[in-house]
Amino acid sequence: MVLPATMAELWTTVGSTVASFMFIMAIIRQYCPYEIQRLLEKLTHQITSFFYPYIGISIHEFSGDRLKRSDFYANVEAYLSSNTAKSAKRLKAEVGKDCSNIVLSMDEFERVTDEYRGAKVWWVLTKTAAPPRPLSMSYYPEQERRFYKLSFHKRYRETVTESYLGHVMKEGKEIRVKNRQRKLYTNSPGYKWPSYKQTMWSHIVFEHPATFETMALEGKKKREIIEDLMTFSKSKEFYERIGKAWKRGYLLYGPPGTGKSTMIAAMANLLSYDVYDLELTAVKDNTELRKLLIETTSKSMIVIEDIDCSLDLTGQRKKKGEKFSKEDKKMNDDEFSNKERKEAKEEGSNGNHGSSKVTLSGLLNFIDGLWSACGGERLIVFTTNYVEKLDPALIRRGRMDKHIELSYCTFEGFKVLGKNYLGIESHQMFDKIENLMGEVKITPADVAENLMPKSPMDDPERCLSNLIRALEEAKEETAAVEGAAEEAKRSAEEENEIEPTKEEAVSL
Ligand SMILES: Nc1ncnc2c1ncn2[C@@H]1O[C@H](COP(=O)(O)OP(=O)(O)OP(=O)(O)O)[C@@H](O)[C@H]1O
Repeated sequence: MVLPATMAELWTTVGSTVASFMFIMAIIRQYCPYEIQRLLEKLTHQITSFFYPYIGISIHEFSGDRLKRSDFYANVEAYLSSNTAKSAKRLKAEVGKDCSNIVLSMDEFERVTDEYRGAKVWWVLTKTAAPPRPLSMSYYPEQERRFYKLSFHKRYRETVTESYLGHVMKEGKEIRVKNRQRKLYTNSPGYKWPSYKQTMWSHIVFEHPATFETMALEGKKKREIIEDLMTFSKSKEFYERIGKAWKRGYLLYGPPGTGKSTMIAAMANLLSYDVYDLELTAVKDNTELRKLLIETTSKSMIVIEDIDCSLDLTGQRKKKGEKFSKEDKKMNDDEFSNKERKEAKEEGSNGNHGSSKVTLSGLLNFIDGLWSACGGERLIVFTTNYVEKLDPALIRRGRMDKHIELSYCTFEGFKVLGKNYLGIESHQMFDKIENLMGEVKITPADVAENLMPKSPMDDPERCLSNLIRALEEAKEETAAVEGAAEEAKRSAEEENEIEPTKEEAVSL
């Protein structure tokens, strides 16, 4: 009878000691200034490390400038979610990639164990309060600093530092690539930081179904683009060796409805990239552009659609004959940055947003330099309906490495659409369609629209007839336009014949 009473007392004492300790820690966290918290942490650390044979390694979510989430942290997170979350008792549940599955990971302050080549290690997800910010930065929300702490006995130091961490990094990365839910980011002008008007990325899940297989494009062209993209994505070492940033620029041009946006989706799907749809007119200045581009993830595609309409991109060019040197560009950009920073503050105070001041020099700087230095593989894609309007400096090889023309639908392209939309690869009406397509121009978007069944009654035959009718109408229209042009030309010539030229009049 005595023993249980003693045990009960013992447990009560242990329980109340732990509770008191936790209470004191909570009070310290809640009320003590940040500096005192850090001092106490340091003191505790020094005392314990004297007797303690264990080593700790911290992996922080954000480093230094806090601009970019650490890749290592994300890899550890993925590794632990997949490998050790099974043994955790407190878990965090989140919706997974396709919104149908649930991903479990360890919750904050939860501890899990892992074993690697005989070494036993512990992982804990911890957080601390962020240091107080200077008054001038008080408009940014305060954030906690999250980090994983890895602990192990000092006899496993070599195994952990030389092998285990590399193993976690590699496995975590593979899991992330596999589980990646790709996103479509836009710098929507609607979302702003409070009090400091800066556009930030907002995102939705990227689920566009387009692939190169479903694109109406000649096979040779398709294969060439796919090969180019795949070579680029496998060329990390090559770019490192030649000392160039791992990036490639694509210019897609052609009339509306020829598949420029569709190709962007197919490219992103092929490479498993995130897509950043950059709306240049919503970017206030070059400083903001720089910030947006730095925030992009490492496997990403930055898309600027209809570049010719976005801004007066030729506005900052020097006169013909004058070279646009790097120093010029930098100076130009820096001058702008300082001036614009001042203006942004003024606008912030009077509530006036003003218009975009992104310059060609700013954009070129990021493509060529600063943004490229962020590491990771990046594609930048420009689209335009009017390639001739673009400043040659913007699209020269090296900046826009590959120029792809998307044009009117060919018979080969039609056959791809026929297979996609109607599930057929041949039909007696194909010959007529081939002949008509040789005579008139029709965009893949128009072909697709005609092939799309609009009611359950629309069988392949009816859809093909719709397309033939559209082609015949287009042919008639073309003939009418050509006829009118011919007529206008003839009457102009006749007028010229009747009216003598100035010289003729003089000689007469
Ligand atoms: N080459 C193509 N292959 C398959 N489908 C296509 C192709 N081109 C156009 N389409 C179809 O037409 C629709 C419009 O095409 P898309 O938006 O890609 O054209 P675009 O060239 O980007 O046009 P715009 O210049 O007006 O933005 C797409 O949703 C797609 O269904």
